[in-house]
Amino acid sequence: MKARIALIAHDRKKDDMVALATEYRAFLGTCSLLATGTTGGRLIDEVGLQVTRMHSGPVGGDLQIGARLVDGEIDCVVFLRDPMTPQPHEPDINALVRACDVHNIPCATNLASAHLVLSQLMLQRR
Ligand SMILES: O=C(CO)COP(=O)(O)O
Repeated sequence: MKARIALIAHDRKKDDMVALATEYRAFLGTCSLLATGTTGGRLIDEVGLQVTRMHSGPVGGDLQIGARLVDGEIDCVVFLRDPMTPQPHEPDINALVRACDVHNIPCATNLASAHLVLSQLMLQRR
């Protein structure tokens, strides 16, 4: 079965997400990808990946991804959060990260952990 990965980045982390996805493009192209709205749009336009887009994070996209995760439909979350900028939807962000912990789903919240998680998933799928 394809790895099911959710990709989310806050505005000041979106360039990092595009660079990360470009680096792992060959692997991510074999996965089933889900993203919040704006992040997903950039991954489609700039990296050429096929991505199912949810609503944008501030209007409920994180919650939509959280609901899918709770239903067992997501294997891994890469969530490049911006720790320096207050977010209006902080409760939604916390709910998604909490759902990862409740359901024991890997959640990489910075680039270093994203590299570890994606490279390990890649190895497991070889
Ligand atoms: O706000 C986000 C995650 O909390 C990301 O949403 P967008 O990808 O729509 O910008």
